Amino acid sequence: MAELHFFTGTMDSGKSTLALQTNHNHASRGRIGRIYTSHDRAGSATISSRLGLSHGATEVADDLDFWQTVVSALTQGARIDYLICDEAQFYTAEQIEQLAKVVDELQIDVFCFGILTDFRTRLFPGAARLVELADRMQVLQVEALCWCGQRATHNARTEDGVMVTEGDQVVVGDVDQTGQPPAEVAYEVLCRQHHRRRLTAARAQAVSLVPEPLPFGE
Ligand SMILES: Nc1ncnc2c1ncn2[C@@H]1O[C@H](COP(=O)(O)OP(=O)(O)O)[C@@H](O)[C@H]1O
Ligand SMILES: Cc1cn([C@H]2C[C@H](O)[C@@H](COP(=O)(O)O)O2)c(=O)[nH]c1=O
Repeated sequence: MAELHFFTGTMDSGKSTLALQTNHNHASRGRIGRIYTSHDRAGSATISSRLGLSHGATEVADDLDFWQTVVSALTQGARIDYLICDEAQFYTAEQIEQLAKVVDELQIDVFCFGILTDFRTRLFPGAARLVELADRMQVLQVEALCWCGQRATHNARTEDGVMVTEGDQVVVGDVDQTGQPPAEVAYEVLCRQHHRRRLTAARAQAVSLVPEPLPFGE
């Protein structure tokens, strides 16, 4: 039986790497796949992993109809055994429904990869529909960590180094690279407590550098 898989984790938890590994493992056994992504950091129509791998992909615009695309390819004689769908949080709810139909009606495996929640801790539309429809949902085993050492569960957005909680849901960006000056818009993974307190690594360090008041008058 074909299945709709959803692999999720925070930013920087290895999802795109796993997407490329999944494609490699299936392709190396002679299976034929199609690869999709949306708004990858490296640019349009590419899946890129921070480990250095990348692969061409079809860019998913809001008007792409997965059901029509796959049926039309099969009708023209193409073989499709599986789909790899990266950055699936950005897909529309309708597109996730089309993917579920591809699994059920055409017996094609669909592997989706994406983050669950945005910088305001709200579900993305594509991720929400995947939670509702996927046959299997797996949280990546390699845990991204908050600066405090706890498992990171949330994605924070920073603007000029300061955490923000208002703005557009979709702004392509990367996690801050160590030693680099803060990007205009960047992301940082945090545990829930530090996301709730808006305590990023930079702010925690700044707070810890504030000198203790001297014990005058004791
Ligand atoms: N220099 C490095 N050495 C080893 N692993 C790295 C290095 N840089 C990144 N990684 C690994 O790559 C992961 C990010 O992979 P990626 O597929 O780009 O994540 P995602 O798609 O979830 O944002 C990091 O969590 C880390 O495990
Ligand atoms: C939290 C959050 C993220 N994004 C963007 C930033 C990146 O371009 C992608 C996630 O990529 P990754 O492969 O998982 O690192 O999503 C966004 O647009 N809005 C957000 O709230």
